[in-house]
Amino acid sequence: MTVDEGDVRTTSERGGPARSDARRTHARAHVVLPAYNEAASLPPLLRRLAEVALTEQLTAWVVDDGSSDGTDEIAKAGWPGLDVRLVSHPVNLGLGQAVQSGLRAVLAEAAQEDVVVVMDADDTHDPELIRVLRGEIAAGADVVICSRFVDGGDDATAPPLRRLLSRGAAVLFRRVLRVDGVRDFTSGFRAYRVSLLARAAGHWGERLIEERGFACMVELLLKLRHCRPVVAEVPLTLRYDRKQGPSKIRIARTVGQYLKLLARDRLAPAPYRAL
Ligand SMILES: Nc1nc2c(ncn2[C@@H]2O[C@H](COP(=O)(O)OP(=O)(O)O[C@H]3O[C@H](CO)[C@@H](O)[C@H](O)[C@@H]3O)[C@@H](O)[C@H]2O)c(=O)[nH]1
Repeated sequence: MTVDEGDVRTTSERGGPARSDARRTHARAHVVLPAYNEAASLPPLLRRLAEVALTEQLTAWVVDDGSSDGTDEIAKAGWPGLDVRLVSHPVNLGLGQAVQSGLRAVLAEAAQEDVVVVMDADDTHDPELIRVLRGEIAAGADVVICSRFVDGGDDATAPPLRRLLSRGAAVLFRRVLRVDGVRDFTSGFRAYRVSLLARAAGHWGERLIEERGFACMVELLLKLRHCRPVVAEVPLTLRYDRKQGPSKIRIARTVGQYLKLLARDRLAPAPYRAL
């Protein structure tokens, strides 16, 4: 099924808007995995997800973003105990557009009571936390962020420059944006209520995520603000010690994207301003 103007494909044949299905007894967690050249990291991550799927209803959505290392083949390989779907970009469109394609594919078939989890595909995020995320959503949160910057959170295994970028961004965004409940604005491990995302997607349409790079994580929080979500954070221990190969983040480019996003948000006329 084509989900986005012919250049994005998903293995799912089912479609239609987000629906509420009375026959389903448990909400499902749809785990979106934006992946660019993650063929080495995906197998251990999918195995960990399969363990969680023993007790949780899970679907993994690998968004292969024009990888050249066979990431798509890994997703298609067949993972016992785990429902794995593949969304493909023929060329690399960047993290933001990969997340957008994953969310659109999920919204096309998820039930309103389901949960969307977005996490890195490089095996630095622990899928066990999905249970905690679902618990927070069940307790009333609309968005739950796995945070390096709350008590119990830890990014000590990441290189110093990467830690500096994340901390600097967190301080800047906290000062300027002041989104209630958010300390870690750039974490790529989060859960969202499907009903909240469906409402935001209805409002923003194609413009839900315009960023191509890592600034998409901040952009999405800003775009959700008009829905007045309840945001919670839970501690994240980043497992950078499991990372294969270098980070794909370009630090100077990402700082530029963060600053542009802030400026755009400040200068945009209402009703386009997210704040
Ligand atoms: N689809 C797609 N995915 C991408 C792209 N670039 C990066 N990714 C995916 O984004 C995830 C994170 O990318 P890394 O290169 O591994 O970055 P990191 O240093 O581990 O990122 C850390 O810091 C970021 C900023 O604070 C966090 O957003 C991220 O969650 C993590 O903690 C991985 O799953 C990677 O495949 C891209 O162009 N396209």
